[in-house]
Amino acid sequence: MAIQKKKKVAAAVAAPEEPKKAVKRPVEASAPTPKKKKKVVAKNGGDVSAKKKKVVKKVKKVTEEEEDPVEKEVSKLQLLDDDDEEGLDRLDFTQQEGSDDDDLRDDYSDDDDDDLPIEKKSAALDKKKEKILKEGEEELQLNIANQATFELPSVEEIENEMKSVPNLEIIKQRISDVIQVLGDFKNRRDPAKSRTQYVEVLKKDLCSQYGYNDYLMGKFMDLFPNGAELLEFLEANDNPRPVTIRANSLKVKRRDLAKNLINRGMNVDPAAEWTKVGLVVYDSQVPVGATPEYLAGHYMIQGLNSLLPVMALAPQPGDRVLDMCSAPGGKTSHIAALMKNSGTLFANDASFDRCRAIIGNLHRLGVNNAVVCNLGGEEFSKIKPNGFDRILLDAPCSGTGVIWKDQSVKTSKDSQDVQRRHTVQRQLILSALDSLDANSPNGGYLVYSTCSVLVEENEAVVNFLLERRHCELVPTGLAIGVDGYTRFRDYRFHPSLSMTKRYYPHVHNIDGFYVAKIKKLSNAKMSKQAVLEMEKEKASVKSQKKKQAAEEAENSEEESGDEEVAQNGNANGKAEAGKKKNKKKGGDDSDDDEDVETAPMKNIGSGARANKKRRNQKKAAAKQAAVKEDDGFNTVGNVKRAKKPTQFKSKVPKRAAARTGAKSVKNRRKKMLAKQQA
Ligand SMILES: C[S@@+](CC[C@H](N)C(=O)[O-])C[C@H]1O[C@@H](n2cnc3c(N)ncnc32)[C@H](O)[C@@H]1O
Repeated sequence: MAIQKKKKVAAAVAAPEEPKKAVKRPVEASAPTPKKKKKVVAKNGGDVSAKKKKVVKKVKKVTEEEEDPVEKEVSKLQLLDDDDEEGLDRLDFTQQEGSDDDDLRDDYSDDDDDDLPIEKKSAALDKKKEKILKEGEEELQLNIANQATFELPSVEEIENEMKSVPNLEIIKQRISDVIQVLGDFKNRRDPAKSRTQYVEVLKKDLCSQYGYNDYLMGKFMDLFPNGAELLEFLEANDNPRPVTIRANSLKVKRRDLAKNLINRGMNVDPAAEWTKVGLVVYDSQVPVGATPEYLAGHYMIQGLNSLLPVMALAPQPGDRVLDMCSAPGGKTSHIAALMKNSGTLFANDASFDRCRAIIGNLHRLGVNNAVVCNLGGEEFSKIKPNGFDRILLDAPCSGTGVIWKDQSVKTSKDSQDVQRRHTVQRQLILSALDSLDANSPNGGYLVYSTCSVLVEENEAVVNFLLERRHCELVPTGLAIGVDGYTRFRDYRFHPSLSMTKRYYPHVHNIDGFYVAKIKKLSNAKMSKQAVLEMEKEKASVKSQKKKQAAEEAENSEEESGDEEVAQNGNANGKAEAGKKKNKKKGGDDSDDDEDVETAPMKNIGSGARANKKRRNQKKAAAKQAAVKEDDGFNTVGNVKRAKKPTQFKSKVPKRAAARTGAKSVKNRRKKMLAKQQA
């Protein structure tokens, strides 16, 4: 019956537009048919429905015979037109079928159907719309009433509730209620309860619903203050991520690997737009870790997240690279592939047992540029300072990004554990940076990553490094990810921390992860701040020297001001003399020489001083001439003598100074004579 009714409606829709078409006429004609039928039935007293069916069949047949397939399509499309009133009728009908809406069923009942004029249909529609609106309004009122009647239990009540077998349905409902209240706290709260009380109740309920301890749930609630997002994250932690593999480009191309695996009964596809080596395995008839391709090292089973830090590191062929925490070697083998098995790759791990896994994987994957070592990462800054072009520090962490793999994380992490990790991570990151060569021609990069979503293990660690060493954050170059925090609750980080990237299971459908890329700026083991201060200090020492030099020049002018030197010197001689004098005062630094040479010039402001300067230059030229004529024995002595009165003026009596000078000249002459004789 339903089909029949639809056809009639369809005919009614199409009729006004193309009244002459064969397709519509039979259906239109069918409208009065039942009337006739009714009469016949009345007369014959036969089976009404059977006859009705016969007639309908006939009509159908005629329609099918006459109907052109193209017209059929046009008619269908007309029916699908949303704005079409009759089309709406059809939609309503479909909805009615399963409903227990008596009014509407009456409107569309078989008996009246054949004679229903368009006005009646329209009225029925209006009635239905009204009803829907009314129902919506009632539902809204019900919701408001529900919200008004939601009563927040105390934490003690909840704890008591948990001592018995908790009713998960009640807890689920309460979680939803509390999240709603917190989302519109001003309007929906119970004035007698504080936000903290709501949050505490929510935390208790979430802990029992999802099986976390208070500490970790508190951390996640801080990370996701939006209740809906928090629930998404918690749900994602209970569901596995897709199985993904990395094609080993040392042995095979991704396309060829995919073909081979499909032939083995694995359903694989390229994993994501941002990777050229990742494949996602939808399902497999064979164990993914035991195919001949796996054993031959054509691929590594890896989460997509683990491709990210290696892509950020961007190792180059020929580089010296350290993977500081390498086991079981997934990222290491990826690094080797990008290095095209050239250069040197140190694969280190503190765990000896896990080093075996590195060796096994590197052999299987055909890596032959690697040295496996078993050291604490902290050692590298001592044994190989400034020794690498690039370093990956995939640090040991709480694993809060991979809870789906290890549900024990939900209850095993507490503040002490996170603090311990934080301490180790800070030691490792300092060591890693100190092992990098800032002067590496195309490197000096450190990538820090964790599979944790906690700020303490991510931004806080990188920020610590920025404060302690001369380095800076650079873009990771990764196409996906959420920016790292620059401020988080009480933490305030360097603004460049926004260049780091965060990944979440519920957002990116990969493991929770963090990636930061750092460029080392100098090999000095000090912070950027300390380097700046050092430079400042250097600059101030320089200016002090200049000042001192200027003062000394003035003093020497004053001393020699009355003794006019009659000799004339050439320009070179003057410059030479000036230079020698300045060299004594300014030290060996050639920059300093220049500065010292120009400094007095800058200070000359009056004619008297310019005269003094000229006189001084003349004097220096005369001394120079004397030096040139000297026999060579007293050159140093002469220069020294000229300076001594200035240098020791206030401390050494003149006579004593003269005696000392004479004595030293005598001694030197003696020595030289002895040498010559020998
Ligand atoms: C996150 S896992 C590394 C995973 C590896 N990068 C990969 O992709 O296959 C952290 C590793 O750090 C190692 N580790 C822990 N403390 C360490 C330390 N102080 N120095 C070096 N390695 C350490 C652990 O044994 C563990 O294998």
